Amino acid sequence: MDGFGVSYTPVEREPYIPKFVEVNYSDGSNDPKWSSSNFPWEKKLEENNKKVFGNHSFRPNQREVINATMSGYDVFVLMPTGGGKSLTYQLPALICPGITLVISPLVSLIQDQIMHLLQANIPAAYLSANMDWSEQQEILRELCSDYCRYKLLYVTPEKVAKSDALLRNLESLNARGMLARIVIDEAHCVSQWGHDFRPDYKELGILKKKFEKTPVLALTATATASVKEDVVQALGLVNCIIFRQSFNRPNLWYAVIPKTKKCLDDIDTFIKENHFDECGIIYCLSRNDCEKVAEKLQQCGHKAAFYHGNMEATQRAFVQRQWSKDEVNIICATVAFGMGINKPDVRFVIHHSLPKSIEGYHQECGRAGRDGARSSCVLYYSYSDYIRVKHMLVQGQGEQSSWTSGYNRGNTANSDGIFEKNTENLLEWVSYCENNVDCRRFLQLVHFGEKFDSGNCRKTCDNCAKMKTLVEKDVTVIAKQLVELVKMTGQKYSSSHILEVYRGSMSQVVKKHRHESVSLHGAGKHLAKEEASRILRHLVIKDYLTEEVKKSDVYGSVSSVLKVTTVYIFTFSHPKLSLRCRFISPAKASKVSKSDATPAKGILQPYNKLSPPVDTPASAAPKINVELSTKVYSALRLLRTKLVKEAGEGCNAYHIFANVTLELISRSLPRTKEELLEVNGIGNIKITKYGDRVLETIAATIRDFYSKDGSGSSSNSTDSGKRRRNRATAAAENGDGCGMENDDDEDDFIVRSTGRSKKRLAKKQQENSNNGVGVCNDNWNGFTLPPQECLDDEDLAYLCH
Ligand SMILES: Nc1ncnc2c1ncn2[C@@H]1O[C@H](COP(=O)(O)OP(=O)(O)OP(=O)(O)O)[C@@H](O)[C@H]1O
Repeated sequence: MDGFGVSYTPVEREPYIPKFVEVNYSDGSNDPKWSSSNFPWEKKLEENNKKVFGNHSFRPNQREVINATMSGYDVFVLMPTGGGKSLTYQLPALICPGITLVISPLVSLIQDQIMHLLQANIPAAYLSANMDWSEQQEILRELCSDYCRYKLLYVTPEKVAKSDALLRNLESLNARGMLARIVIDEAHCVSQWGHDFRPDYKELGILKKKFEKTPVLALTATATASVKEDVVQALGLVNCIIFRQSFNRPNLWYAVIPKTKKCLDDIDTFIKENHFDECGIIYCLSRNDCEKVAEKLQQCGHKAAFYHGNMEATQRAFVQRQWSKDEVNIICATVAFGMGINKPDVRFVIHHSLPKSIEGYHQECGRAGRDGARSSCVLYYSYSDYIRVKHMLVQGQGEQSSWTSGYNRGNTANSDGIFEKNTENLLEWVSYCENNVDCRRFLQLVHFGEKFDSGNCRKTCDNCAKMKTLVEKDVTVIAKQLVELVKMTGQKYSSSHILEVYRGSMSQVVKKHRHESVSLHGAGKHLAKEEASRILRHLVIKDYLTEEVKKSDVYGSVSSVLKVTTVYIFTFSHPKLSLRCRFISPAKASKVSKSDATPAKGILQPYNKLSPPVDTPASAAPKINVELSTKVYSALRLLRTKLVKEAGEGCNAYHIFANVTLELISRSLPRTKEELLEVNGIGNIKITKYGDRVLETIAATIRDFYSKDGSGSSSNSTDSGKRRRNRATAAAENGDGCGMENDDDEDDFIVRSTGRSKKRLAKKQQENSNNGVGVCNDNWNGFTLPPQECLDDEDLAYLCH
């Protein structure tokens, strides 16, 4: 026995042997039972969701998942990034007796979650091998207590795989009926087809074996059918309810932009025009690229830093901390900067180079806009990047560890067919980039087995935003000629050389190899370069041709030659083979102008345009005074910075208030705690901790805003302010008591202040006149505005409500 009354004997662990289990799946998403409000815990659920987590409602599938797991079933949840998976186990953990065990892949992720929970006064702890043993012992001791205060215990999969002490404690908890639920977060790490495979996740099957009756909740934001099957099998979830929802992220804007030599200038312009001073990630292929891109952006005046696997762990942690605390706003990183990024206000994810697969891309883009506000995902693509990536694949060693861990886990180029699978993924991915026709959302979602009507994209991807007319052409003859040409020239030349010969170039290189004399020289001279190149790449994507990559002996650079594949040999000569490609009609297509290539300003609205987050229905968005709201927002951010400092190490701005929450506060300008509680994202705990200071900050900013010139406008009395007064005066003269013009002026939100405000104001004026206080005659927005000194905080808040 150890000091906690728990047995010392080693835990029996069977080695992981994959075996197929028959799984009885049921689809929870379409079962109305789970959305019912008749569960006995309903009231507690509603109350705690609002009071503790500050959420005004549940997001899709949250209530359903909670009801299913609280009913004791094993549940598998596929929910997109930022969909709100954490609530589906944190809320049950809070209201169920006992402890919820959460397995999460990274200590940084765990720490982030714990910080969120502690901010909401929910007792939680974690155990990791890096902690002092005494610290671990203290936690284990608490677990043994019958009055254990923790509601959630987080551990890494390694801890479950290696720590007998932990398993013994779990057994003890279970025996005492205190192991409420087992949660496997980022469950796709179980599958070697997933892009974040973690061998220790495979060992988690032990949990279901040992704690057969304890419900398991597995969650992921990425899963194809094969990954899902792998996960369910490895975890042994024999009777499993699956909740799956659309992986579409409507607030993300997607674009693929041709990568030119000016790529870094393009990135600089893009950020300045659309996201200046906002938070973003730029994914690069190599550490060298990360450093180069960061340096260039710094020169252009951005607060940028780099992050890659070759940096010291402490240096990496320092950069990530700086970024999390908004001290730098752009991070140029390899995919080593991956899981564990929980920052909700990432406004853009730029891929400077090709990501490894559609799945990886979806996951990386998913780091943008977790708070639901509009964000951009821009990929700079060149075919030569594909060659680079393919070379890394062949070599089986990327310049970054996560590349190889995601791609080539066996450390040999062809273990278990993984190399083939990775090559297939890469080709599918190139096909996505080359496609300048179909909806990007459609293309991504199809990969996850989801049907998406591209009409619902609403021009939020570059392809849908283009004014285009498509023509479909039969390209069989051209395709056959191109393959023939590759064969004729001995399968020794690159795609650009083949294209030159096919289009009849008489360049020195063509002549040097005497290719002007092959019979197909110039056979494609009627084709535009883009068109010919699209057909050739189509042949690569369809695996009729392959790019064989090698490192050049002379310069060490990567080059590639086209070869004919066996797929071609077996299928291409079939007389009925027909290959078709869609092209943008040259007559109607608008040129790929800058506005196509760069998400249009009209489409992308940076913060100061106050675009509502997804949890706010557009119709509910109030009319606001943008100038005042922006000032309040800045003041609240300053306050938050102070609060973060006071909270100490490990606390980031978003643990206290997400930007979206501050945005909502600065729109609605609450003046009492009750009104503050009405803001989505604010629960009772936050009110108790920070309510007074938030309200003081709002009141002070409003006071300052109106004290500048008495016009209700900022210091440099703007034309719009004058216009407003004139308009109001005119309206008053016309006998329009409201003094409102029915136009779209944003400032009108003040004019549209509630009847309540007007009544209060009238009452105040009455009181003032009764008290002999002078009423100034600045007739503003249809009612008489008292002089500044007559305005108290309450009035100001009412005016702006
Ligand atoms: N019902 C809700 N109403 C409003 N906001 C919510 C709700 N549920 C979750 N959120 C917020 O959404 C954001 C994302 O939630 P969460 O971190 O749980 O997402 P996730 O699905 O776990 O994402 P990831 O895959 O990145 O881990 C958080 O800021 C959270 O507070």
